[in-house]
Amino acid sequence: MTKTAAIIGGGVIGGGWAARFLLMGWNVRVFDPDPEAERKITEVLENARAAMPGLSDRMLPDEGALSFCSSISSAVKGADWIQESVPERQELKRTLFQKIQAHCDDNAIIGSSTSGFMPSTLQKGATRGSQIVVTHPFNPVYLLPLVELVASPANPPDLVERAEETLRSIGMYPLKVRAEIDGHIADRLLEAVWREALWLVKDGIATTAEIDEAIRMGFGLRWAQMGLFETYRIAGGEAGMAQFLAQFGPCLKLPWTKLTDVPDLSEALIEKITSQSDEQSGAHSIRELERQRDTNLVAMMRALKWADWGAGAHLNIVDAAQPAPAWDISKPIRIIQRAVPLDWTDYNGHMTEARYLHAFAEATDRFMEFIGCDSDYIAAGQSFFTVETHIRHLDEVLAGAKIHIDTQCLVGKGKKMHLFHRMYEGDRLLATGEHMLLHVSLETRRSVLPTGAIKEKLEQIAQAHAALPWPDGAGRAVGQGAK
Ligand SMILES: NC(=O)C1=CN([C@@H]2O[C@H](COP(=O)(O)OP(=O)(O)OC[C@H]3O[C@@H](n4cnc5c(N)ncnc54)[C@H](O)[C@@H]3O)[C@@H](O)[C@H]2O)C=CC1
Ligand SMILES: C[N+](C)(C)CC(=O)CC(=O)[O-]
Repeated sequence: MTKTAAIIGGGVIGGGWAARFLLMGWNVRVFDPDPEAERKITEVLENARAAMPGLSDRMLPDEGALSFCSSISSAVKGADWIQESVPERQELKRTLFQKIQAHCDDNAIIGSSTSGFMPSTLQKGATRGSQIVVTHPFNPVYLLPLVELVASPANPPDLVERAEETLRSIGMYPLKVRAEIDGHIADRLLEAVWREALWLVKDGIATTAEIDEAIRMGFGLRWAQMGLFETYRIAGGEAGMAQFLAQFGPCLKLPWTKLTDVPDLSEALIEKITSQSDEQSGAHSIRELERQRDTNLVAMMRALKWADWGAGAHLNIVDAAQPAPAWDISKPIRIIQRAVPLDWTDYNGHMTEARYLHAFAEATDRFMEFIGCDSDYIAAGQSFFTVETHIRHLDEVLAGAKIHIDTQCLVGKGKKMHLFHRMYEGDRLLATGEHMLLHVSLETRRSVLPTGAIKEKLEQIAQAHAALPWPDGAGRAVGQGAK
């Protein structure tokens, strides 16, 4: 039977919870006295529908039903999970739990999104404190897996286990916090950075933008894939965490922070940290960790390039600043020169099939720009669409290899642009890609004749290339020549 979640408080976080439960197939009832709550949640849900299902490579369950309730009782009655996400005010939350417990099932789980209150604090005054746990999520709740699951001694272990299972079943990563503490784990870390940042702005050392650049161009990327301790283990070089502590331990006594209450780096603490770090990361050598870190960073930074944001936008600016090559059209044009990125390789240890098309598509894009079909031309309403592609995989190539693509224009007449790309590593022919494109109107989505400078440039190149030998493999069908 479809399960039901009641979301009490449908703001930033409640809206995110509603989206996650719904997209994971739960029915969701929302109670929020804000007359704007329905509009806000509907908008958040639209974003979540575009973003969350594509994170999975499997089909998510059918979306559940969303309803808005005019009372707490109608929202929580019979619900399997109740998620409280009202503002961070202790008394408000405590009063609400009493109202919720007057109507909800005894075996329902009540999770609180509180960023900092301990479960035992929230349980005070409740009818059944044992039913309430902290399930602290991270914004956006429908994308980020982390949820800190914090229990108090009043919570029976089987309820905590059920909570953990439920959170996993909606795709979250419940991190069980060993002991109650104000601010849990993650907000303690975030608060430290936040408090330092406030000082830096107040003291005029950095602007808000400069602080954000300091994070997103550098250590923020590292934290996303290895966290703090594994990153610093690598920073200790071959001697790992012990060396890191030896080198940077004394800095704890320097005025590097406004948060001056630091633990004494005693022998016992050093031993505790190094042995936990060994247990966490000791299965890999420092070199292996470095390679893994590099793979992760390349994949993440290339994803940011695609989004043209943060460190990725910076990389795009660096690329664009490269001088444009002077292309010679009397021979196939060397349209691409690049290295094979780490995230283009597969389980066979070489460039994966889809990336050949990726590289050839890049070559086509560059060729389009060369003849004048650039972003301004496309924004004005015309472009080319690829209608047929034939790729031959002739030899393998590994990550890091320098490749180039030479492009020959076989036909550039009327609406047709017929291109033949050859991909090489040095003199070694790796693959060919043959592509037929049609010039189109982006308004009608139909083919139309190109005019003006584009038509002239394309015809000029096609004429020059007509003098070249017809490429070996052009016009081939699949299987031709196979033994
Ligand atoms: N915003 C954030 O980054 C994060 C917030 N949290 C926690 O989530 C909780 C909610 O925070 P936000 O969503 O940011 O706040 P918010 O202000 O965006 O949303 C709170 C919602 O609760 C509603 N509300 C107020 N009184 C209510 C009541 N008596 N019954 C039902 N609904 C009521 C408000 O109308 C509002 O829509 C807080 O405990 C906060 O610490 C947790 C993780 C991240
Ligand atoms: C700022 N905050 C304390 C509300 C942050 C959180 O609780 C978690 C988050 O999403 O950063």
